[in-house]
Parts: sequence; structure tokens; C-alpha cells
Amino acid sequence: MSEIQISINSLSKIYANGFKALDNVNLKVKQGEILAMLGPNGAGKTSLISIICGIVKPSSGIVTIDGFDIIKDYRETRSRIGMVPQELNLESFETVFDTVSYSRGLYGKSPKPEHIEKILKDLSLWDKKDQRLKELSGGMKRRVLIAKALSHEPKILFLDEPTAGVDVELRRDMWMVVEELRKTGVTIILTTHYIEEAEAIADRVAVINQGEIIVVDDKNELIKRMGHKKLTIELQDKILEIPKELEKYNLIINDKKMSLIYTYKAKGEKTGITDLLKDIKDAGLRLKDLITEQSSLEKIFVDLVKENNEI
Ligand SMILES: Nc1ncnc2c1ncn2[C@@H]1O[C@H](COP(=O)(O)OP(=O)(O)OP(=O)(O)O)[C@@H](O)[C@H]1O
Repeated sequence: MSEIQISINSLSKIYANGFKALDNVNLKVKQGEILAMLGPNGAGKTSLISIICGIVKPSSGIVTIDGFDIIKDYRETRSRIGMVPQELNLESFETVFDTVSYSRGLYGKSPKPEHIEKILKDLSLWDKKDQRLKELSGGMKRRVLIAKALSHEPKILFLDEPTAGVDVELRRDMWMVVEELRKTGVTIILTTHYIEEAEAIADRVAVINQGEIIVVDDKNELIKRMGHKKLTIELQDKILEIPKELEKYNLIINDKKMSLIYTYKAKGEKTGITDLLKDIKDAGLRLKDLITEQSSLEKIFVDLVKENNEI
């Protein structure tokens, strides 16, 4: 799990129209990890994946996979990669088994029915192997896309927005599929707009904004390091405005006017809670209950992107 598999060094991409989509990107990905790339629309996620997969040419920089250069050693690197695209273009009369076998052939690999059987079983598609693609549900079609991408036994799987536009149930289903794939040792890199998706399945998170990686860190570290905590102070009586002596705490009154919300740094040494509670008592407010919550990756992400755009 510790071996560096993908190494991206000073990678930039300027499109023909002069637009700089990637700006000096550096990133290392270890074998067997699940990395989520988060970023707003147009941040450069697809450009980055497309370069690694050999679909788009970089303007400068070097990318290697298992030590092979993605340009000079194209065949070596391409054979190590499986790519699951965003769109579902599976409106065919072919059967599940045939279409996945055919994908393997496209990579010049000789037929290996036992491998196709294993992937279909891993993805719970085995009982559908003789069904035509047209007849499958959206969720099953997505699984077929993954099976196709795994047909040539790649070591790295790219998932471009694997759950864009799917319902909550199907999203959770896909997360379970990814979790199962992890056990097979495949490195997984996914792009997503859904922060809860990164939170649910990734080991590490890279945040891309305007072509730059602004943060890359272990998911839990990131939450610990940059997260905030929220203290909800439930009151016994309605509160309509913040008393003067409490102004310095930047409290928010909740919608029902029965609670105050205080946000503080999760990692900070001094939380300010002791002083706050004393001042609340001195202001004559009567406490009912206290609830603390760790802020999610969502808040960290929004803050990071906002901060970066202000510079
Ligand atoms: N062929 C191209 N020519 C010019 N500009 C391009 C080209 N492809 C992408 N871009 C621009 O590069 C930027 C990054 O696009 P990219 O698709 O990599 O972003 P993304 O993070 O994947 O966005 P999304 O989440 O919307 O898919 C965008 O502003 C896009 O318009």
C-alpha cells in the first residue's frame, strides 16, 4: 500500500485557445489507495484524468505510472489503466458477458473467460451475464461500465463522477462496489462534486481549484486539521436577538429562535466555551442542553475554495 504508483510532476495544460486548465500540478498516488478529486465545475479534474489516461496531451510536465512515462511508454501505461466515463452509452443489443469480453479484446489481450467471470461476480452482475444491455437498469449499466474498464486487468481505475445524477440509493450502492473493489487491490481515483462521496469512500482527498491542487491530504487528517466544531446551545426560552455581552462570540440564532450556534476550530487549544457559557449565564439566558458536532468536509471544501479565490 505504500508504493508510489502514479507520479505527476509540474504538470500544466494550456488548451489551443490559450486557456490554462492545469497549472503546475504535483501529485503522487500510492498503490491500492482511493483518492477523491474534488473541485468546482471547470476546476480541471477531467483534464487531469484525461492526461493520465493518454486522451489529452500535456503542455508541460511529466507523468509516470509504475515508472513508465505516459507519453514515451504509452502502451505500458495505458494497459495499466481502466477508465469509467461519465456518460452511459450502452444502448446495445449485446449481452453483458460479450460486451465486457469485447472490451478486453480492444486492449489486445487474449480472451480470459475466467477473469470476466470473476469481475462480473465481484460486481454482482453474474446472474445478468446473458441479458442485453438495453434491458438493464441504470445502476446495472453503471456496473457494466466498471466491468468493461476492469476487463483488461488494470491496476488503476479512474471513475469520472461515478454517481452524477443518480439517486441516493444507487449512490450508496456504488460506494459499496468501490469498497469491494478496494479489496482486490486496485488503485481508485475518482472525481466528484459530491463531498459526502469523498467523505464516504476516499482515503485521501485532493482539492482542485482553477487548475491548481490547493490541498491534498489524508481525509481524516484534513477534517481534524481544518475542521470546525459546532456547539448548539439550546435555551429554555425564545431568543430574538444576541445580547450585547455575547456579541464577541459571533453566535447565530437558529431558525426556531430556541438555540444559539457557536462555531470554533476543532484543533484550537482554547475553544472559548467556558467563557461563553459563563457569559450566557450572566446575560440571564437559561440553558436547556448542549450539542457538539464535528463539521464535515463540505465546510472545509467551501472555505478552501473561497479562500483560494480571494487571493
Ligand atoms: N478542449 C478544450 N479547449 C479549451 N478549453 C477546454 C477544453 N477542455 C476543457 N477546457 C476548459 O478547461 C477547464 C477545465 O475543464 P475540466 O473539464 O478539466 O474541468 P472539470 O473540473 O472536470 O469540470 P466539471 O466538474 O465541470 O467536469 C474548463 O474551464 C473548460 O472549459
